[in-house]
Amino acid sequence: MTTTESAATQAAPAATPREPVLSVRDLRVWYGTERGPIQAVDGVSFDVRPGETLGLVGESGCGKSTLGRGVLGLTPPGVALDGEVVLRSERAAGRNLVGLAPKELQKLRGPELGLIFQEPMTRLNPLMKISEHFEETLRTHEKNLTKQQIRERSLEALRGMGIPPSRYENYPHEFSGGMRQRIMIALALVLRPAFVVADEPTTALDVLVEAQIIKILADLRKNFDTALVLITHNLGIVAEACDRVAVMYAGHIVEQGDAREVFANPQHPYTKELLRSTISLSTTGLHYIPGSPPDLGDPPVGCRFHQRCPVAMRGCAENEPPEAVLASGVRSACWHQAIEVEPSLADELGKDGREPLAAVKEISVADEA
Ligand SMILES: Nc1ncnc2c1ncn2[C@@H]1O[C@H](COP(=O)(O)OP(=O)(O)OP(=O)(O)O)[C@@H](O)[C@H]1O
Repeated sequence: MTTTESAATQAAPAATPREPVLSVRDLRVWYGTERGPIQAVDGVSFDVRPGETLGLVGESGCGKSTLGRGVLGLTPPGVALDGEVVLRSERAAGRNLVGLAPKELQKLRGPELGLIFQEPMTRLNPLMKISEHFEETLRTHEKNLTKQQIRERSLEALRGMGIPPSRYENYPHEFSGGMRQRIMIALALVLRPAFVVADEPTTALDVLVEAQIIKILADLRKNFDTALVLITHNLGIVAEACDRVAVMYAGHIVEQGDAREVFANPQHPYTKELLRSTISLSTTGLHYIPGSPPDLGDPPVGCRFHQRCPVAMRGCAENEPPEAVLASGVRSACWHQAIEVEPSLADELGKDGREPLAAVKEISVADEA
């Protein structure tokens, strides 16, 4: 995807931000299936800085989990990966994780790369006490710790999650679902990883526990400078807990930027539709996006959203949009913003390329009648 930048962004860069701990560039992930490859992630690029939370949102099946696992090198066998995932942590030292030997990657998982899953019960061993889980995790990655140090680190992590030290010798089944999830998070964070992916960490929980966990995650990343990618269906959580947001559609990131800016002033038509679909107290009727996301085994040419886009132009059906960088720093992969930033790009859409696509459809239906 090409990028076009607004003059305002080039002329007046903001205060120098910290170097990203993770930089993903042009990442592609394919599943091999009997009916051909499914390109679940297709040319995705983003950065995450230390202590920052990036919310990853989008409809079911758009590739969020595949992206999260692809970044960590945790895709199942038979999956092809291409692109760059540069991790600037102590041990990874700026290496590209794509193509790294599985053994090398394994060494980084835990101490530098963490994953928080949705179902804690499937990850905790019912026959092991919580203390044993922590001992195993810490001993695997930090071999020189004494028993006392392990205990101190574990209790500190548990306390941060609101689990009292008196529960250290309990078994997983003695905790509620919300507590188990907090224990899982404590287990992922006890190693103080530089970068963590949390894939729908609160989906199975009630709203109060969800709010508590999100608050704890926010505190911890501040305390330990952990960079976090939070995958969620809940846009409220993103608005509440994320610094930045990336909106995915059909394997692409279509918009990304400061979360408050994107929520207050969405640019990409898909983001606008997604935000309109969210139920709020002021909602008087349910809004949904007509149609369904494209088949990732055979995605449409041009903009992948054009068939469902209320403002699609003729040219959108044939030309993949470049990524426009707006003055606010928000990036949007839409022809409308691209032309706004760089008017000469309109030429690439050709003659009649800016005519509304809906009108074109109506004409062709009328012609057939
Ligand atoms: N193991 C697999 N084999 C083949 N295709 C897969 C596999 N896992 C996922 N896919 C396909 O890849 C695409 C992206 O799936 P993914 O689970 O990453 O989406 P998602 O946005 O996380 O969805 P959800 O929000 O429902 O979890 C979908 O089309 C899905 O059908």
